[in-house]
Amino acid sequence: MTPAARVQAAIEILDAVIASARDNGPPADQLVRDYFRTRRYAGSKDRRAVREHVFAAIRMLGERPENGRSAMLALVGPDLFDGSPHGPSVVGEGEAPAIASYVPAWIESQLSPLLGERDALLERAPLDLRVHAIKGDREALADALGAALTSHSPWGLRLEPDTRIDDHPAYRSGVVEVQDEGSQLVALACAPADGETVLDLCAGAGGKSLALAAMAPGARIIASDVNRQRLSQFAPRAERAGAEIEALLLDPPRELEGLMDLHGQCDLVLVDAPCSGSGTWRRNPEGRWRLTPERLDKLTELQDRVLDLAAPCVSPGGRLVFATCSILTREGADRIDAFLSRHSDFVSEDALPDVGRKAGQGRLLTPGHDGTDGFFVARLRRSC
Ligand SMILES: C[S@@+](CC[C@H](N)C(=O)[O-])C[C@H]1O[C@@H](n2cnc3c(N)ncnc32)[C@H](O)[C@@H]1O
Repeated sequence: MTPAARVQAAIEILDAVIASARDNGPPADQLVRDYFRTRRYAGSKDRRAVREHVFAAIRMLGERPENGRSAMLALVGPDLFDGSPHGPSVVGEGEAPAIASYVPAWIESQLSPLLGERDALLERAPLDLRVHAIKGDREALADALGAALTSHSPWGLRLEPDTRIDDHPAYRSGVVEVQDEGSQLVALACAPADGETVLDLCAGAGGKSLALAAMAPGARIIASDVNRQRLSQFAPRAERAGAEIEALLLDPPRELEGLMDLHGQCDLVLVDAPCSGSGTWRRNPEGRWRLTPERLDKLTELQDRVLDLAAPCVSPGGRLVFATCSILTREGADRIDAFLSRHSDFVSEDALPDVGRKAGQGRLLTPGHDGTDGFFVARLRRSC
């Protein structure tokens, strides 16, 4: 493919990505794969170059652009819009490039004031691993893998972005799991202990449940979620890690019934709530094109709801940990303030005094300050 043909291919894929972001369709990665499935003439170098164009354009543009042409015009300038065969047509009069920005304009006022400089928000993220504390020796694995030790998590290793690990024996045998250091620190904030009953209420595919099980192998851990498909993904992961975790599928809107047996029973409830994912935009920059004010309103309502579902499950004197991978104040400090105003039997405590920065009644981790994904985490204790 000529350089101009690669630009045209990127334009076509970006048109699909823009439509998909607007209509809540498949992610950009999948759309890139689909595009090349029917275009066998493109060699591996072409595919890589086009893919890089697509993701560079997504990173450059915080606001969802009008179309792929305006996005690529912003990224590469007009020279390759040369009208050559398979290339993009010449730039028309009045046709303007999309405008570069970090985030959509409406989000600006919602960002945590702690965020500070923005570059790190969109830099390519490293691959972080969590070493299973009982199964593996962190230093020895760091040497073997050529990895650095993470700065805050006592189990973390850091590798270059896009490193492949799934074929490595340490991964296949469950000695290491792929997990961002921020997620590891959420588990650290939970401080589970052997003998405790632990509910991971929004367990998804169980990333944090596994971290909790590794920290406290003698704890009873229950992983619940409303999403059957996600919940079913963690069984093989738990087996690989040698962890025993009970799965509990909740049936919305009747989650309360499903949790009734656990009321007052849990020493620890983790609410890793559904959120905008704005803290992971460096991994998933296209998330900026998907979030809308309406969607954010719905998410904060859901966050309040899952916190209210969690509260009665906490035993007297037990802990409730709330986390979102978000850098938006409404999905962090504001949710805890609102929760505490509804539940006077809970008080906040500092879960991670040495990490991140204080944000309301919790802590905020950011890519720029902490080198992790963006996370808000707060720990509350129920009165006895
Ligand atoms: C941020 S994800 C969890 C990620 C997971 N904890 C991990 O570490 O991989 C949020 C999860 O909350 C789940 N969820 C949404 N509404 C819920 C509800 N009402 N009760 C329980 N889980 C819910 C979603 O299905 C999703 O899997």
